[in-house]
Amino acid sequence: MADDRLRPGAAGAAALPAAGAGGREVTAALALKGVTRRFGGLVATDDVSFTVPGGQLLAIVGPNGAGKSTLVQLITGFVRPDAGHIRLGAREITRLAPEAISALGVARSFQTSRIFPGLTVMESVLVGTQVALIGGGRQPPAFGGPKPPAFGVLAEAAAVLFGLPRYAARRRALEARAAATLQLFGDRLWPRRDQPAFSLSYANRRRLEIARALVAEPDLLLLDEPTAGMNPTETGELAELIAQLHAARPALTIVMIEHKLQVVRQLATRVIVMNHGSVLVDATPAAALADPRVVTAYLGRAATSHAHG
Ligand SMILES: Nc1ncnc2c1ncn2[C@@H]1O[C@H](COP(=O)(O)OP(=O)(O)OP(=O)(O)O)[C@@H](O)[C@H]1O
Repeated sequence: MADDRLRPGAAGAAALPAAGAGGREVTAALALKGVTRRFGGLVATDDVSFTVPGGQLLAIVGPNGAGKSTLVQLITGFVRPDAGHIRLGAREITRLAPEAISALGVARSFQTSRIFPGLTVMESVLVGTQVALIGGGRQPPAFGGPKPPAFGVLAEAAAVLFGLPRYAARRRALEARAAATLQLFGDRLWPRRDQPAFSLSYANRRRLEIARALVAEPDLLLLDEPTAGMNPTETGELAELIAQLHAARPALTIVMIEHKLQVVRQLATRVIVMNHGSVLVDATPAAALADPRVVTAYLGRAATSHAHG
Protein backbone atom coordinates (compact mmCIF):
# COMPACT_ATOMS: atom_id res chain seq x y z
CA MET A 1 0.00 0.00 0.00
CA ALA A 2 1.50 3.29 -1.13
CA ASP A 3 0.47 5.09 2.06
CA ASP A 4 2.43 2.70 4.26
CA ARG A 5 5.60 3.41 2.37
CA LEU A 6 5.10 7.12 2.79
CA ARG A 7 4.08 7.10 6.41
CA PRO A 8 6.30 8.78 9.03
CA GLY A 9 9.20 6.54 9.88
CA ALA A 10 8.68 4.36 6.85
CA ALA A 11 10.64 6.29 4.24
CA GLY A 12 14.26 7.33 4.46
CA ALA A 13 16.13 9.51 1.97
CA ALA A 14 17.33 6.36 0.21
CA ALA A 15 13.75 5.68 -0.85
CA LEU A 16 13.47 9.00 -2.69
CA PRO A 17 12.23 9.83 -5.23
CA ALA A 18 9.26 7.57 -4.63
CA ALA A 19 8.67 4.74 -7.06
CA GLY A 20 5.43 2.78 -7.14
CA ALA A 21 4.79 -0.91 -7.69
CA GLY A 22 6.66 -2.17 -10.73
CA GLY A 23 8.96 0.85 -10.69
CA ARG A 24 6.16 3.20 -11.71
CA GLU A 25 7.08 6.77 -10.84
CA VAL A 26 4.83 8.17 -8.11
CA THR A 27 4.11 11.87 -8.41
CA ALA A 28 5.70 13.63 -5.46
CA ALA A 29 3.51 15.91 -3.40
CA LEU A 30 6.13 18.60 -3.84
CA ALA A 31 9.10 18.81 -6.17
CA LEU A 32 11.75 21.50 -6.51
CA LYS A 33 14.16 21.40 -9.41
CA GLY A 34 17.14 23.72 -9.71
CA VAL A 35 15.49 26.46 -7.67
CA THR A 36 17.68 29.54 -7.37
CA ARG A 37 16.73 32.85 -5.82
CA ARG A 38 19.02 35.85 -5.50
CA PHE A 39 18.55 38.98 -3.48
CA GLY A 40 20.91 41.47 -5.09
CA GLY A 41 24.30 39.80 -5.07
CA LEU A 42 23.28 37.26 -2.44
CA VAL A 43 22.20 33.76 -3.50
CA ALA A 44 19.57 32.80 -0.92
CA THR A 45 18.80 29.43 -2.53
CA ASP A 46 21.26 27.96 -4.97
CA ASP A 47 20.11 25.30 -7.43
CA VAL A 48 17.98 23.50 -4.84
CA SER A 49 16.35 20.24 -5.91
CA PHE A 50 14.38 17.77 -3.83
CA THR A 51 11.09 15.90 -3.91
CA VAL A 52 8.73 15.23 -1.05
CA PRO A 53 6.43 12.21 -1.24
CA GLY A 54 2.88 12.63 -0.02
CA GLY A 55 2.56 12.10 3.72
CA GLN A 56 6.18 12.79 4.54
CA LEU A 57 7.15 15.00 7.47
CA LEU A 58 10.26 16.75 6.25
CA ALA A 59 12.31 18.94 8.55
CA ILE A 60 14.51 21.61 7.03
CA VAL A 61 17.32 22.69 9.32
CA GLY A 62 20.44 24.76 8.94
CA PRO A 63 22.23 27.80 10.33
CA ASN A 64 20.91 31.35 10.17
CA GLY A 65 20.72 32.67 6.65
CA ALA A 66 20.97 29.20 5.08
CA GLY A 67 17.91 29.84 2.89
CA LYS A 68 15.25 27.88 4.79
CA SER A 69 12.60 30.58 5.02
CA THR A 70 13.28 31.59 1.42
CA LEU A 71 12.36 28.03 0.43
CA VAL A 72 9.00 28.40 2.18
CA GLN A 73 8.51 31.78 0.51
CA LEU A 74 9.27 30.23 -2.87
CA ILE A 75 6.95 27.24 -2.41
CA THR A 76 4.08 29.46 -1.28
CA GLY A 77 4.56 31.99 -4.10
CA PHE A 78 5.49 34.92 -1.87
CA VAL A 79 8.85 35.00 -3.66
CA ARG A 80 9.50 33.98 -7.26
CA PRO A 81 12.56 31.96 -8.24
CA ASP A 82 15.13 33.40 -10.65
CA ALA A 83 15.63 29.89 -12.03
CA GLY A 84 14.15 26.45 -11.59
CA HIS A 85 10.74 24.87 -11.23
CA ILE A 86 8.39 24.02 -8.39
CA ARG A 87 5.66 21.44 -8.78
CA LEU A 88 2.79 20.54 -6.54
CA GLY A 89 1.73 17.05 -7.48
CA ALA A 90 1.57 17.10 -11.28
CA ARG A 91 1.06 20.85 -11.40
CA GLU A 92 3.68 23.49 -12.03
CA ILE A 93 3.25 26.29 -9.49
CA THR A 94 6.48 28.19 -10.12
CA ARG A 95 4.83 31.42 -11.24
CA LEU A 96 1.49 31.19 -9.45
CA ALA A 97 0.36 33.85 -6.99
CA PRO A 98 0.16 32.94 -3.29
CA GLU A 99 -3.66 32.86 -3.36
CA ALA A 100 -3.63 30.43 -6.28
CA ILE A 101 -1.13 28.20 -4.52
CA SER A 102 -3.13 28.22 -1.29
CA ALA A 103 -6.25 27.32 -3.28
CA LEU A 104 -4.38 24.21 -4.43
CA GLY A 105 -4.13 22.99 -0.85
CA VAL A 106 -0.99 24.64 0.51
CA ALA A 107 -1.09 26.36 3.90
CA ARG A 108 1.68 27.89 5.92
CA SER A 109 2.49 29.39 9.25
CA PHE A 110 4.85 32.32 9.40
CA GLN A 111 8.12 32.61 11.33
CA THR A 112 6.65 35.38 13.44
CA SER A 113 2.99 35.28 14.28
CA ARG A 114 0.73 37.50 12.22
CA ILE A 115 -2.32 38.51 14.15
CA PHE A 116 -5.12 40.66 12.76
CA PRO A 117 -5.54 43.12 15.63
CA GLY A 118 -9.28 43.68 15.20
CA LEU A 119 -10.34 40.02 15.16
CA THR A 120 -11.20 37.55 17.88
CA VAL A 121 -9.48 34.18 18.09
CA MET A 122 -12.43 32.48 16.36
CA GLU A 123 -12.59 35.11 13.61
CA SER A 124 -8.85 34.81 13.06
CA VAL A 125 -9.25 31.11 12.37
CA LEU A 126 -12.29 31.74 10.18
CA VAL A 127 -10.08 33.90 7.97
CA GLY A 128 -8.11 30.73 7.26
CA THR A 129 -11.22 29.14 5.79
CA GLN A 130 -11.50 31.70 3.00
CA VAL A 131 -10.04 29.28 0.47
CA ALA A 132 -12.96 26.98 1.04
CA LEU A 133 -15.29 29.89 1.10
CA ILE A 134 -14.49 31.16 -2.38
CA GLY A 135 -14.61 27.69 -3.84
CA GLY A 136 -11.13 27.99 -5.28
CA GLY A 137 -8.88 25.12 -6.33
CA ARG A 138 -9.90 21.77 -4.93
CA GLN A 139 -13.07 22.92 -3.24
CA PRO A 140 -16.45 22.68 -4.97
CA PRO A 141 -17.64 26.13 -6.08
CA ALA A 142 -19.57 27.64 -3.22
CA PHE A 143 -21.55 30.40 -4.86
CA GLY A 144 -21.35 30.23 -8.61
CA GLY A 145 -17.65 29.48 -8.84
CA PRO A 146 -14.39 31.18 -7.95
CA LYS A 147 -14.17 34.96 -8.09
CA PRO A 148 -10.78 35.86 -9.52
CA PRO A 149 -10.20 39.44 -8.23
CA ALA A 150 -8.60 39.72 -4.82
CA PHE A 151 -11.31 42.20 -3.92
CA GLY A 152 -13.90 39.46 -4.41
CA VAL A 153 -12.01 37.21 -2.04
CA LEU A 154 -11.87 39.87 0.62
CA ALA A 155 -15.47 40.86 0.12
CA GLU A 156 -16.69 37.30 0.48
CA ALA A 157 -14.55 36.67 3.52
CA ALA A 158 -15.90 39.85 5.06
CA ALA A 159 -19.43 38.84 4.17
CA VAL A 160 -19.05 35.60 6.06
CA LEU A 161 -17.48 37.29 9.02
CA PHE A 162 -20.20 39.90 9.16
CA GLY A 163 -23.00 37.43 8.54
CA LEU A 164 -24.91 38.26 5.35
CA PRO A 165 -27.97 35.98 5.43
CA ARG A 166 -27.19 34.08 2.23
CA TYR A 167 -23.92 32.97 3.77
CA ALA A 168 -25.42 31.80 7.05
CA ALA A 169 -25.37 28.05 6.35
CA ARG A 170 -21.89 28.24 4.94
CA ARG A 171 -20.74 30.27 7.90
CA ARG A 172 -22.13 27.69 10.33
CA ALA A 173 -20.24 24.93 8.55
CA LEU A 174 -17.03 26.91 8.60
CA GLU A 175 -17.51 27.84 12.25
CA ALA A 176 -17.88 24.16 13.09
CA ARG A 177 -14.64 23.46 11.26
CA ALA A 178 -12.91 26.37 13.01
CA ALA A 179 -14.20 25.14 16.39
CA ALA A 180 -12.87 21.65 15.77
CA THR A 181 -9.51 23.13 14.79
CA LEU A 182 -9.32 25.32 17.89
CA GLN A 183 -10.21 22.33 20.05
CA LEU A 184 -7.19 20.46 18.72
CA PHE A 185 -5.14 22.73 20.95
CA GLY A 186 -6.84 21.52 24.14
CA ASP A 187 -7.70 24.37 26.46
CA ARG A 188 -5.12 26.72 24.98
CA LEU A 189 -7.30 28.40 22.35
CA TRP A 190 -10.90 27.17 22.54
CA PRO A 191 -11.81 28.83 25.88
CA ARG A 192 -10.35 32.06 24.48
CA ARG A 193 -12.25 31.97 21.21
CA ASP A 194 -14.14 35.22 21.81
CA GLN A 195 -11.14 37.15 23.09
CA PRO A 196 -9.25 39.55 20.82
CA ALA A 197 -6.39 37.69 19.18
CA PHE A 198 -3.96 40.40 20.27
CA SER A 199 -4.65 39.56 23.92
CA LEU A 200 -3.19 36.05 23.54
CA SER A 201 0.17 35.08 25.01
CA TYR A 202 3.05 34.67 22.59
CA ALA A 203 2.80 30.87 22.60
CA ASN A 204 -0.94 31.03 21.99
CA ARG A 205 -0.42 33.39 19.06
CA ARG A 206 1.89 30.79 17.54
CA ARG A 207 -0.79 28.15 18.12
CA LEU A 208 -3.37 30.41 16.52
CA GLU A 209 -1.09 30.86 13.54
CA ILE A 210 -0.95 27.08 13.11
CA ALA A 211 -4.70 26.73 13.65
CA ARG A 212 -5.30 29.25 10.88
CA ALA A 213 -3.14 27.17 8.53
CA LEU A 214 -4.78 23.89 9.56
CA VAL A 215 -8.35 25.05 9.21
CA ALA A 216 -7.87 25.33 5.45
CA GLU A 217 -7.47 21.52 5.51
CA PRO A 218 -4.30 21.64 3.42
CA ASP A 219 -2.60 18.77 1.63
CA LEU A 220 0.75 20.46 2.16
CA LEU A 221 1.43 22.26 5.43
CA LEU A 222 4.52 24.45 5.76
CA LEU A 223 5.51 25.33 9.30
CA ASP A 224 8.20 27.98 9.71
CA GLU A 225 9.72 27.48 13.16
CA PRO A 226 6.45 26.49 14.84
CA THR A 227 8.02 26.24 18.30
CA ALA A 228 10.13 29.42 18.11
CA GLY A 229 10.07 31.28 21.41
CA MET A 230 8.27 28.46 23.24
CA ASN A 231 9.55 27.05 26.52
CA PRO A 232 10.34 23.30 26.77
CA THR A 233 6.86 22.40 28.03
CA GLU A 234 5.13 24.37 25.28
CA THR A 235 7.54 22.99 22.70
CA GLY A 236 6.83 19.40 23.80
CA GLU A 237 3.10 20.02 23.74
CA LEU A 238 3.18 21.46 20.22
CA ALA A 239 5.44 18.67 18.96
CA GLU A 240 2.95 16.17 20.38
CA LEU A 241 0.11 17.99 18.63
CA ILE A 242 1.93 17.89 15.29
CA ALA A 243 2.62 14.17 15.80
CA GLN A 244 -1.07 13.54 16.52
CA LEU A 245 -2.13 15.56 13.51
CA HIS A 246 0.14 13.61 11.26
CA ALA A 247 -1.02 10.30 12.69
CA ALA A 248 -4.64 11.35 12.15
CA ARG A 249 -3.95 12.52 8.60
CA PRO A 250 -1.15 10.32 7.23
CA ALA A 251 -1.60 11.75 3.73
CA LEU A 252 -0.86 15.29 4.95
CA THR A 253 2.59 16.35 3.79
CA ILE A 254 4.39 18.58 6.28
CA VAL A 255 7.50 20.63 5.62
CA MET A 256 8.76 22.12 8.85
CA ILE A 257 11.63 24.50 9.47
CA GLU A 258 12.79 23.79 12.98
CA HIS A 259 15.87 24.78 14.93
CA LYS A 260 15.16 22.59 17.95
CA LEU A 261 16.81 19.32 17.17
CA GLN A 262 14.85 17.32 19.71
CA VAL A 263 11.68 18.31 17.84
CA VAL A 264 13.30 17.27 14.57
CA ARG A 265 14.29 13.91 16.04
CA GLN A 266 10.83 13.38 17.46
CA LEU A 267 8.80 14.30 14.40
CA ALA A 268 10.68 14.17 11.15
CA THR A 269 10.76 11.30 8.70
CA ARG A 270 13.53 13.00 6.81
CA VAL A 271 15.85 15.94 7.27
CA ILE A 272 17.27 18.35 4.72
CA VAL A 273 20.17 20.39 6.01
CA MET A 274 20.64 23.70 4.20
CA ASN A 275 23.88 25.64 4.21
CA HIS A 276 24.69 28.76 2.20
CA GLY A 277 21.55 28.31 0.10
CA SER A 278 22.32 24.71 -0.91
CA VAL A 279 21.22 21.28 0.25
CA LEU A 280 24.13 20.00 2.32
CA VAL A 281 22.61 16.71 3.51
CA ASP A 282 19.34 14.92 2.74
CA ALA A 283 18.86 11.89 4.98
CA THR A 284 17.01 10.33 7.88
CA PRO A 285 17.11 12.41 11.09
CA ALA A 286 19.62 10.08 12.75
CA ALA A 287 21.95 10.06 9.74
CA ALA A 288 21.61 13.78 9.02
CA LEU A 289 22.23 14.94 12.56
CA ALA A 290 25.25 12.66 12.95
CA ASP A 291 26.80 13.72 9.63
CA PRO A 292 30.18 15.40 10.23
CA ARG A 293 29.38 18.07 7.61
CA VAL A 294 26.26 18.95 9.57
CA VAL A 295 28.12 19.05 12.83
CA THR A 296 30.55 21.50 11.25
CA ALA A 297 28.01 23.64 9.43
CA TYR A 298 25.22 23.65 11.97
CA LEU A 299 25.96 22.27 15.38
CA GLY A 300 29.39 23.87 15.34
CA ARG A 301 27.70 27.23 15.25
CA ALA A 302 25.11 26.38 17.89
CA ALA A 303 26.91 28.38 20.54
CA THR A 304 26.55 31.53 18.47
CA SER A 305 23.19 30.87 16.79
CA HIS A 306 19.72 29.99 18.03
CA ALA A 307 20.10 26.27 17.44
CA HIS A 308 19.09 24.05 20.33
CA GLY A 309 20.13 20.45 20.71
N1 LIG B 1 13.57 39.76 1.03
C1 LIG B 1 14.90 39.66 1.16
N2 LIG B 1 15.70 40.64 0.75
C2 LIG B 1 17.04 40.56 0.85
N3 LIG B 1 17.68 39.49 1.36
C3 LIG B 1 16.92 38.47 1.80
C4 LIG B 1 15.50 38.50 1.73
N4 LIG B 1 15.02 37.33 2.24
C5 LIG B 1 16.10 36.63 2.62
N5 LIG B 1 17.23 37.30 2.35
C6 LIG B 1 18.60 36.85 2.61
O1 LIG B 1 18.71 35.54 2.08
C7 LIG B 1 19.48 34.72 2.94
C8 LIG B 1 18.66 33.51 3.34
O2 LIG B 1 17.65 33.98 4.23
P1 LIG B 1 16.57 33.01 4.88
O3 LIG B 1 15.67 33.87 5.70
O4 LIG B 1 15.97 32.17 3.84
O5 LIG B 1 17.49 32.13 5.81
P2 LIG B 1 17.06 31.13 6.97
O6 LIG B 1 17.82 29.88 6.75
O7 LIG B 1 15.58 31.03 7.03
O8 LIG B 1 17.62 31.90 8.25
P3 LIG B 1 16.99 31.99 9.75
O9 LIG B 1 17.21 30.67 10.38
O10 LIG B 1 17.84 33.05 10.38
O11 LIG B 1 15.56 32.38 9.61
C9 LIG B 1 19.90 35.58 4.11
O12 LIG B 1 21.20 36.07 3.87
C10 LIG B 1 18.90 36.69 4.09
O13 LIG B 1 19.45 37.89 4.62
